[in-house]
Amino acid sequence: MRRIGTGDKIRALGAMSGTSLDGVDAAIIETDGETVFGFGESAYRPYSETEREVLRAALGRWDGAEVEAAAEVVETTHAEILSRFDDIDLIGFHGQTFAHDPRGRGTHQAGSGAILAEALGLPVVWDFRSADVRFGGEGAPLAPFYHFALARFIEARAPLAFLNLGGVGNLTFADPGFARPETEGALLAFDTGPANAPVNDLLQTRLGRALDEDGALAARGEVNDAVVARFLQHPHFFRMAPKSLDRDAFAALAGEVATLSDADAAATLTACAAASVMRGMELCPAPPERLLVTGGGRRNPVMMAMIAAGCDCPVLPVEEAGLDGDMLEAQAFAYLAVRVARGLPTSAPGTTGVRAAVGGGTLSRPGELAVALG
Ligand SMILES: Nc1ncnc2c1ncn2[C@@H]1O[C@H](COP(=O)(O)OP(=O)(O)OP(=O)(O)O)[C@@H](O)[C@H]1O
Ligand SMILES: CC(=O)N[C@H]1[C@@H]2OC[C@@H](O2)[C@@H](O)[C@@H]1O[C@H](C)C(=O)O
Repeated sequence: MRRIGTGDKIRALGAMSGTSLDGVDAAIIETDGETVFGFGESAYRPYSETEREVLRAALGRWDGAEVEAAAEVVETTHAEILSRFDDIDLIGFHGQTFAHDPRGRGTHQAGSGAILAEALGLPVVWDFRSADVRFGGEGAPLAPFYHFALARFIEARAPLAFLNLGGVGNLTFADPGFARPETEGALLAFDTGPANAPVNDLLQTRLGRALDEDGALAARGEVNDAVVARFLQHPHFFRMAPKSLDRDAFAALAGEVATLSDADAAATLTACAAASVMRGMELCPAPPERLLVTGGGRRNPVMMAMIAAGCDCPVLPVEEAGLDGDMLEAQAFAYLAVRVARGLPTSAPGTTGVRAAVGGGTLSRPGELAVALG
C-alpha cells in the first residue's frame, strides 16, 4: 500500500459486529484519517439463528472451544460481506467482543484480521483495542475520534454530543473548535451504561423475540422507579469518565425485574438505559448544543422519548445531521484503520483514560500469514 498523506482520499471499508449480536455492518468512507471527504456503499449481513447461538455461547469467555468456534463464524461472515465491495484500499475490522475487562484480563475481539487479509487480498487493520489497554486505557469507546471528525464534517459550530445506543450505550462530548481530537478538551467519552442489551435479553428469554420492536411492549408497561433507583447505585455511575463496560456488567438487572410483568419489565429496563444516559449527560464538561443519537436504540421511540425528557438539549437521530446511524460504527473503524496506517493516534486520555494519545491496531497484509506459517 502506498504511503498515505494529508489530503489523500483513501477508500476504506470498515466492519463492525456489535454487542447486540444482530449481524455485521460494513461501510465505505473516503478519508485521509483526519478529514472525512465522503461516504460510499454499505451493507448489512444478519447472523442466522445458528450463528447467533454459536456467538452467544462465547459471551464472557476468553478462550476455549466456544471462542474458537465463534471466531470462525466471525471470520467467515466478515469475509462474505467484505468480498461484496470493490475498489477498496484498506479494511478496518473490529471483530466481535466477547469479554472486556480492561483493569483485569484485558479485552478481546474475536476474529483474525490476518486471516481476512489473506482471504480478501487486501490490507486489514484489526485488534484496535489492545494497545490502549496496555497503556492504561479502557480500550473503549473508540468511536470518539471519528465523532470528532464528523462534528467537523457537519460543520458544527458549538460543542455537541454523540450517543450510541447499541447493546451498551456510549457518549462522546466533542468540541469542534479544536484542531485535533487528541488535544486535551477536544473530547470526553465513556460508556453510559446498558442500552438495548437488557431489553433484548428480556424479550429473548421471556418471549423468544430478539428485540422490543419500536418499544411496543415498553410502551404498554409502567416503570418501576425503585428498580431504576437501585440500578443507579451501581459503582459505574460513581466512576469518573472515561470509563467502559463489559456487555454483561449489568446482568443482575434481569433478576431485578423478574417479578414484574413483561410490559413493566420492558418499560423499567428501557428507563434504566435512559437514566444512565441522563447521568452521562451530567458528566459533560459544558452543555452540548444537541445530542445526536446513533445505533439501533434510536429506532425505539419509547427509549428516545425517555432520554429527551431528561435532557436540556435537543435529542435527535444522527440522520437529522445528514449521517447514517446504522453504519456510523462501521465507518468509524474504516476511519480508524486509516489513522493506524498513518501512525496517527486513535485514542487519548479524554476518550479512554489512556496515559497518552496512542494509535491502536495491527496492520496485516496479504501474504504475511503464508510467510509466517511457511
Ligand atoms: N425498531 C426498533 N425498535 C426497538 N429497538 C430497536 C429497533 N431497531 C433496533 N433496535 C435495537 O438496536 C439493537 C441494535 O443496535 P446496534 O446495531 O446499534 O447495536 P450494536 O452495534 O450491536 O451494539 P454496540 O454498539 O453496543 O456494539 C437491536 O438489538 C435492538 O435492541
Ligand atoms: C469493548 C467493546 O467492544 N466495547 C463496545 C461496546 O459497544 C458500545 C460500547 O460498548 C463501546 O464502548 C464499544 O463500541 C464502540 C463501537 C466504540 O468503541 O466506540
